[in-house]
Amino acid sequence: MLNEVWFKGERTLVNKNFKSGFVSIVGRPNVGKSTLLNKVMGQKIAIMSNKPQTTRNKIQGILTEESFQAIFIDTPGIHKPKHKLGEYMNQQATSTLREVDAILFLVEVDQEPGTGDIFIANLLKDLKTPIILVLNKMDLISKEMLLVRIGQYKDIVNAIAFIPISAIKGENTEVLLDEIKKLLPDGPMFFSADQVTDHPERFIIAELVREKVLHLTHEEIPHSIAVVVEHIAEREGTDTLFISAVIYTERPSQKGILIGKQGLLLKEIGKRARGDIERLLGSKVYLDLWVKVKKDWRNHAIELRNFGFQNE
Ligand SMILES: Nc1nc2c(ncn2[C@@H]2O[C@H](COP(=O)(O)OP(=O)(O)OP(=O)(O)O)[C@@H](O)[C@H]2O)c(=O)[nH]1
Repeated sequence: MLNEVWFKGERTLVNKNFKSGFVSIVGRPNVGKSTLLNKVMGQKIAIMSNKPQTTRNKIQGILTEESFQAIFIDTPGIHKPKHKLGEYMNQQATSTLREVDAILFLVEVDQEPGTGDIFIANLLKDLKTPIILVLNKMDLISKEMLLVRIGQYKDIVNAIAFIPISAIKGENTEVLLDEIKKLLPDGPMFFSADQVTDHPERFIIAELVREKVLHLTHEEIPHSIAVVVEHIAEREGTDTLFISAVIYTERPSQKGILIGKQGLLLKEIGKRARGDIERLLGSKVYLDLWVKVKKDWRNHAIELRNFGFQNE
């Protein structure tokens, strides 16, 4: 049964009992929030790595099925801020929580609830938004241990459901989706059915480049870089897209490391990023990568704004 609704000035047909709403994913850095989002979406929207604080912006994944549309907001991991960028990231994570229809609080089930988890549990305590506690990485522990962990979390989180999953393997993610669906109110399609994210391609391309840097570098480098895509243009007479992007570092020494001996590291970053970008855009890509130094950019409000980290 279809119903006619008006949305953004246009008439749209939706299922009579169509549900739609916003779902925030919160949790300590590195618990698997981006992995879960990508698994649920069936494609790569958020970047993943084994280094904490990979996610810096709110990233939305829009999942549309016949009876519902869920808009996921993948927040930067909440942590004790050490600099302005850290404060921005925490603010991004908490500001959305009041406005959403459901919160997925992700924890790592192979570890005891730690101070970071308890910090977040306290942050959520007074919210009216329903919470689903998602115990991720169940592939790493036994059933017995899982039950113990659920018990421990029941003591500290007032959730309406406690669902163990393995985001990486997709185990139990369907059960989680069913639970999310129950929390969505009746509503229209906020985005067209074929739209999977509200982020412009430029942003996702920059994130894919950043992901490769995270995978291929160590220590201070991963968190001292920002990537800006400067041009995306079709190459005349070819089916190739020309994309140029700059990786900004904080110090000249980091620039040297990123470029590597005879430019080898930068070449490898470019090669890996190009593969992902081609899959994202469904087109051949020529990726022109540069490394530039912007001294101490993480502590400068203006630089943060230039790199797109601004509070709404
Ligand atoms: N064993 C196992 N590892 C997982 C699972 N889900 C995620 N991981 C791993 O955990 C690490 C962190 O995953 P991310 O998805 O980047 O974590 P995040 O919470 O988005 O991290 P931030 O962006 O730092 O907030 C990666 O190495 C993942 O492969 C899981 O279900 N099982």
